[in-house]
Amino acid sequence: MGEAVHEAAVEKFRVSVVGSGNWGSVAAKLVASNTIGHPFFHDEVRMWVFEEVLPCGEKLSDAINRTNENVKYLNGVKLGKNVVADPDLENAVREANMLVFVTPHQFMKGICKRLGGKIRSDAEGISLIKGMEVKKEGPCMISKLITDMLGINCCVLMGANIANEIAFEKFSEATIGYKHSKEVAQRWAKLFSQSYFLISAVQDIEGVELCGTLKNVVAIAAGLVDGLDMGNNTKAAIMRIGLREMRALSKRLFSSVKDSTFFESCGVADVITTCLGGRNRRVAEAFARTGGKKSFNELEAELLQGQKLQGVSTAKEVYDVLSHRGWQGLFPLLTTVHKICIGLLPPSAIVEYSEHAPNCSLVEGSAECY
Ligand SMILES: NC(=O)C1=CN([C@@H]2O[C@H](COP(=O)(O)OP(=O)(O)OC[C@H]3O[C@@H](n4cnc5c(N)ncnc54)[C@H](O)[C@@H]3O)[C@@H](O)[C@H]2O)C=CC1
Ligand SMILES: O=C(CO)COP(=O)(O)O
Repeated sequence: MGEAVHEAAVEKFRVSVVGSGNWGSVAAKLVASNTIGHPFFHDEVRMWVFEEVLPCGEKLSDAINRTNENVKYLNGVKLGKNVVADPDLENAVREANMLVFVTPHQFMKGICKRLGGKIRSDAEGISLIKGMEVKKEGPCMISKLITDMLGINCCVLMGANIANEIAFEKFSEATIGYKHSKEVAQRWAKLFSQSYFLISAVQDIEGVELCGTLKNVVAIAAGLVDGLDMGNNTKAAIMRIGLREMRALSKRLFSSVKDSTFFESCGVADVITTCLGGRNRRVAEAFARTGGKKSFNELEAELLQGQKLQGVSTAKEVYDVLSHRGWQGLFPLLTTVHKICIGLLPPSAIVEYSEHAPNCSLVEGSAECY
């Protein structure tokens, strides 16, 4: 008995990454450089790959294992020899007790359905996914979806984290959000931390996850003003108003959300970096330059080569939540982004949106609406 307890105590944590897109690949690289030779973690990091065949005829997972690079989603960056690409989802997670979820949010429900009953009962999860589901009862954050469908605890890691920059080890920060256990959050921080990737942990999982989710809608707004050549003052205004709406909506949805979370990397810093350099911004700029004539779907396929936007679907999900509660007028920026994305309003409406949400205007006094 005593021996069995001892054995259990020294079992090393085994990590799998569910997802292998642009950020998924960088996450695997970050984690793998920490697990190798570490006393608490198994060296190997398994990374689930949504299989596809490359134009040369080779399977993506084979190409990753042959070159140690994700040639499609993160070309030119070695992931670490201890990263093993695995196209079999169940096999990829079977032995892991630390599961990192990092896929575009729209695929997570299907993935959780496939994983139900297939993961270790002692597994812990962390979601790097920026997005939410909308159910009849209201919004369901992805970490909650994972907890509900897989029966595991799930933290989140969000922040000003443009993957291509972290891939080249440029300094950035991130925020872990946790619900109960600081110890588990610290274990995740140990897994991800690097001298160039500083992590803080806050006990506000909903606040952290809503920051990461809602800022993608603000980034669409920022891209629109870029496409309209409005200049820096306008973009700064969009960021400020966006951040204010993010905070107000988060607090309305979850009274536990803390103001201080919005000053962490997941808050203001992520708004800034995404509005300056993210994919949502880039595609929205192109959308405005075509005068809305090409759809976001077409532009996403043209510009991102398989990578996925989160902001357009999130704008719809947010709109569903707002309209269900009759809150559109309180959140003019979030509301207007959705209406522009679906062609109900022209891109220029992004700076005229008080007309479309009559209870509010851009001026500071509108904060009273919240
Ligand atoms: N790329 C970035 O700079 C950052 C992304 N994030 C977030 O991380 C999450 C994942 O983003 P990325 O890794 O960048 O992905 P990505 O945008 O590169 O998405 C493409 C991934 O989706 C997979 N995929 C395509 N169809 C699929 C399907 N039917 N089922 C399952 N997977 C499918 C592709 O194989 C590929 O791995 C998103 O929520 C994003 O907002 C967060 C921080 C930074
Ligand atoms: O979340 C991100 C940076 O933190 C990346 O944003 P995009 O998906 O707009 O590139």
